[in-house]
Amino acid sequence: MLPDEVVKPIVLLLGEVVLAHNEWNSLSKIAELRQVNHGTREQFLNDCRAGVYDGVLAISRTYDSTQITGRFDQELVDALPSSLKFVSHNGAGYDSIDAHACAARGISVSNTPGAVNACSADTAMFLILGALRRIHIPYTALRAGKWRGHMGLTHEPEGKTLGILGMGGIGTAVARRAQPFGLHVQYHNRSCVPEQMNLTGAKYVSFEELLRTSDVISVHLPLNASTRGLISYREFAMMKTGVVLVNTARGPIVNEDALVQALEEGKVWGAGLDVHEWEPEIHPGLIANEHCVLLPHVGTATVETQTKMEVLVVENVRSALERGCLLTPVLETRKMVNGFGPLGEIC
Ligand SMILES: O=CC(=O)O
Repeated sequence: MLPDEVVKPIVLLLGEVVLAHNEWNSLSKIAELRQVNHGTREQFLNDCRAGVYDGVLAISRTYDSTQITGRFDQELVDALPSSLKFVSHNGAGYDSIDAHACAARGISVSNTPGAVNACSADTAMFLILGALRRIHIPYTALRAGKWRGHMGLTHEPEGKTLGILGMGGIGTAVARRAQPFGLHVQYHNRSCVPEQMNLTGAKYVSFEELLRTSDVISVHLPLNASTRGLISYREFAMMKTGVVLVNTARGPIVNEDALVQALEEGKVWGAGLDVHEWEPEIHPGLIANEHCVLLPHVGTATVETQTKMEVLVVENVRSALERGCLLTPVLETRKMVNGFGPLGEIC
């Protein structure tokens, strides 16, 4: 090596950059950029163990790259190179990463909070209105040459009670959108939002009260051990007959066998789902049920939001390279060592 030649840190991209090409390419001034955009988990694990990625300081990963590497679970985290200190994940939900395993290895993880709020909330509103109107029936009838089909009369939001499960950034954005439609908003969260921060004035209720008294329930929780299967047979039994259930968060929060039964019994009037328990597999009972509005996890699939997310992912990598800390670290790795990150950072 020449004496003045500087060794750049290595950044590994798992997946593709679709929109923020300029931002991503600009990192090449301060880092060597590498990419894995195909292959299998077995191959990735073997390459990690064979030292192919030794020297990688930061990984930038897309949601869809889980199809290549599988989850960043304990096995995968154990195989990652010892040089790795940062994972910048493109997505608000980071259930595809075992953040505790990363923290234990001194790897800091970031996600893209905030960037997704407006778009995800728009999707939830679309599904709330679509499920109330049982929109699937006239939508498909028209194209099948059957005009309105057997749609019957449906419902509108005015005067109904919307129960928001999870009043974080997305839940709050849903509340703000729902109020002009005449929906009365109540919510349940791990803890009550302090009054001065509760900009929507939504009422805090217990989980059970929310289930018992809401006409529409919209799920905005992260997926973790305590939310997996949170809405199942017992919870559907507590709900009002004729309730509408919307899930734009993560599929496994709702037990789909229980949802299908509740739909078939008429307990649930309609469901709007952007996420699915076994996605990309869709429960046959949901496909068969015309009272469901189904989307294939496209809640943030707009140019505007995907751009914001990709730019934030790159900004996290840049901050890691230049300042030794991520901009939007997830809670688990923020608290790593004595309340500080792996490099002692508070950004
Ligand atoms: O599902 C989308 C996200 O986690 O941002």
